[in-house]
Amino acid sequence: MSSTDTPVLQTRNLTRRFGGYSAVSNVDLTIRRGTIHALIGPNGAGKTTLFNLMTGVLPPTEGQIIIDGVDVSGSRPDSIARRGVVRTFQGVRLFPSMTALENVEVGRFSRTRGGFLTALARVPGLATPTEAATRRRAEELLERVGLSARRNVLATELALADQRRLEIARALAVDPKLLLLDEPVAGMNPVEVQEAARLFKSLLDDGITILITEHHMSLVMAISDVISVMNYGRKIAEGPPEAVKRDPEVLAAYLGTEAAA
Ligand SMILES: Nc1ncnc2c1ncn2[C@@H]1O[C@H](COP(=O)(O)OP(=O)(O)OP(=O)(O)O)[C@@H](O)[C@H]1O
Repeated sequence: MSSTDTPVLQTRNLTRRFGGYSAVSNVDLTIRRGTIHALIGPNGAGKTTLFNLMTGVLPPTEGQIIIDGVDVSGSRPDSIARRGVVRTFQGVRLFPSMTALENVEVGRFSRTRGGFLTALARVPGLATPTEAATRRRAEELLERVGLSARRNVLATELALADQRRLEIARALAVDPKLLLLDEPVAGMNPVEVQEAARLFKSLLDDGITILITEHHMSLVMAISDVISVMNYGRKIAEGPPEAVKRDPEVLAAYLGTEAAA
């Protein structure tokens, strides 16, 4: 089904209600292959709910989610991950008592073997060819995100920015075609944000498409090809950064003249 023209992910009329409240309302999104697409909006706009819908954590109330031309609405998270849509989380969710390398190996095992518990059980005694290949790939991924030197450090002992890199390496271990980054630079200093921006852009060269939610506006403006803006569950604007930051509805709803300057 997939060709270079088929969007990597589309939502059509996507709606999620909690009781009578519409957290996401009739959202149509098209994520084009090979782009960095940002999803922004004020707190409570519905961005996290949209991520949860796209990754199968929540079923839609109405509407469709289409990955590579296939309607996956209502599919479970593992099935969506197998189709190449993988996310990181707003708060870091690593295994604290495992090293950086082991965290990536677990991500890889959960793709190549019989699931998560097997993965956890197998990590200490690496022996078979599959396990050796898993280790090699995990090492490559740590190199990819600039964490090779810290491979044997426990996840909890890494600085926040390195934990975020590690989360990305673990997500890459699942071989995503669409990587969803949920506030990936929150709490980083300006130098770390710049390094993260370089890493995100470099992932495009690996054939990965990125959907990012972030409150860090200068990062969003610098790296995004397309920005979709949400407010009260609805998509209120969409376009390249230059157009979005001049959109009067966006300015009124969210950015404010100061932030957009
Ligand atoms: N499980 C739930 N039950 C009830 N209401 C919910 C639930 N999840 C989200 N909401 C509501 O839906 C709205 C959208 O929330 P959501 O977390 O998607 O916003 P957001 O744009 O991600 O915000 P933030 O930028 O603060 O992360 C909010 O009003 C929230 O209170």
